Amino acid sequence: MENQGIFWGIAPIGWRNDDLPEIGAENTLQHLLSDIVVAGFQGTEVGGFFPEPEVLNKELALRNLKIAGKWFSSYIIRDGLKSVISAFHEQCQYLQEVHADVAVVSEQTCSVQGEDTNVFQNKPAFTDQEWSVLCKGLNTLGEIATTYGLRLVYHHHMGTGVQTLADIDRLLEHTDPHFVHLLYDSGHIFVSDGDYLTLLHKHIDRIKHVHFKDVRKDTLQECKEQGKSFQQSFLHGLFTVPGDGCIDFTEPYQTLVEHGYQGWIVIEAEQDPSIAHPLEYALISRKYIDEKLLIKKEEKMV
Ligand SMILES: O=C1C[C@@H](O)[C@H](O)[C@@H](O)C1=O
Ligand SMILES: [Co+2]
Repeated sequence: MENQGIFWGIAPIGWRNDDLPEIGAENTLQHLLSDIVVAGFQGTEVGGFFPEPEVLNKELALRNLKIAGKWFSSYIIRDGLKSVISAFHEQCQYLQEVHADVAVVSEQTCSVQGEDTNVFQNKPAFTDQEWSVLCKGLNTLGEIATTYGLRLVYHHHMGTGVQTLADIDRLLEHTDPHFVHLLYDSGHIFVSDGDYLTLLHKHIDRIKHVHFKDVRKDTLQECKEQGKSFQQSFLHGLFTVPGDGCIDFTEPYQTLVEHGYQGWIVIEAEQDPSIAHPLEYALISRKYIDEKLLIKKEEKMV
């Protein structure tokens, strides 16, 4: 049983990765979108290789697919809000033209996400003054997003200044709930804090976009022991799709439904597509959603 207010999507990151353009470069937009249809999803997020709105809209319409949103790396602390604003307007303009719902924002000042450094031991820690600049800046960007009919959803992320539950608490406490919402990413919070439920329950009212990312527990242990970077970790197979890792998504899904969540749940697993066949993994996640999450309570009891 599909829940009426929830859209299921799958991110292009299993096919191609914006941070490592050389992997999966053979996967075209048409190939990706057709795989998404085969796997039974309703849409996706915009990848760095996506074309201008007119071309994208045609490919989407041919397959009855929708766009949820697109990632935006902000450098509010490093560069100042002024220099971020014009790029953000451009992003919102694009998103409006492809009829998206959310603008995904992640502050990348001093991020080690793309660095060759142990991501399990290194992350930026913002000063009080930097937190204040960031939160004020996000309020402004969130207000801009609303003028395009979009919601700004903040993406907490490994190796960034907003990674742990404590970081997220602080960000949410000092931003305006009308303009700054939360993107809940199960994989990032689990790798960071070893727990994916506290964040969900604590901030359920601010969650307006969701990434269901699963984690291979043994691989996580290996990556930690070997002090791998973020990129080395995902190339080593840290992340996978729901149904293939250690996260039980039944409680997150039920919690969202019980709180009347309306919006996207996007499956997102960055893996090397030459090792993890993207369509095969998309189908694994679809099967898991259908058999473990969408099945009615009565059916489960039989
Ligand atoms: O939502 C995401 C977008 C990616 O660019 C990022 O690196 C990934 O980890 C993620 O969760
Ligand atoms: Co994510």
